[in-house]
Amino acid sequence: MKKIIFATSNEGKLAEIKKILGDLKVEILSLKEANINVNIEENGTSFEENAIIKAKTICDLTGEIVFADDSGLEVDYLDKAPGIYSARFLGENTPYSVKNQYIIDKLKDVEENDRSARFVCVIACAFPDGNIITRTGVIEGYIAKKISGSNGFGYDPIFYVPEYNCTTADMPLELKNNISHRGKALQAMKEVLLKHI
Ligand SMILES: O=c1[nH]c(=O)c2ncn([C@@H]3O[C@H](COP(=O)(O)OP(=O)(O)OP(=O)(O)O)[C@@H](O)[C@H]3O)c2[nH]1
Ligand SMILES: [Mg+2]
Repeated sequence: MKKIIFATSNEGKLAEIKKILGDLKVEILSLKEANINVNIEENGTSFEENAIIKAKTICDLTGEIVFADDSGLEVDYLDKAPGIYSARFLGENTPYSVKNQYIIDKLKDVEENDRSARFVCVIACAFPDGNIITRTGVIEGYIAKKISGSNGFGYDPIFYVPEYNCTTADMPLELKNNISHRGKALQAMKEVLLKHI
């Protein structure tokens, strides 16, 4: 079976990715599963640049087809912060309970209309011949008034989706994957991949 490395160290992403790509006839290996232990500096200035940096670094190292995901939360009231710094926001090792409460506190007196936010995800695929393809997915929502839900990861407990009247952490994973930034970007990438392998 064809093998693809997914250049991520984020277990939350990985669980979603494996579900979304589960019906492809390819083996998806995380960095850990491929025994790759490198520190990739995400010094790009956009989701797209960072996704390409991650995919290309591991593709150059292994000669395999490599996927990478760069994603984050943009809060309009905070000038689109944390954005590409979502993982590093308030410090890489700060628990999300603290990061999420910080954002909720910042928006304490902010009305519904000004609480808009979105998750953005760029998936990059690097091929050993040097070809690189990217696909982007976005889900629009609002910053919730309080933390809610225990599914998902990261900022999910504060990302409220009005169509479902709950946060992405309140949703079963199947539903989140159907409507999420990552789900949309990966579905689009799936179609590209089917033409290449
Ligand atoms: O609640 C969330 N639900 C999501 O669906 C989601 N997608 C992204 N994020 C946030 O954005 C960072 C990505 O940063 P990021 O792309 O650099 O990934 P990462 O550093 O965690 O792992 P890696 O893939 O780089 O190894 C993550 O850590 C999270 O804080 C999410 N939060
Ligand atoms: Mg990262």
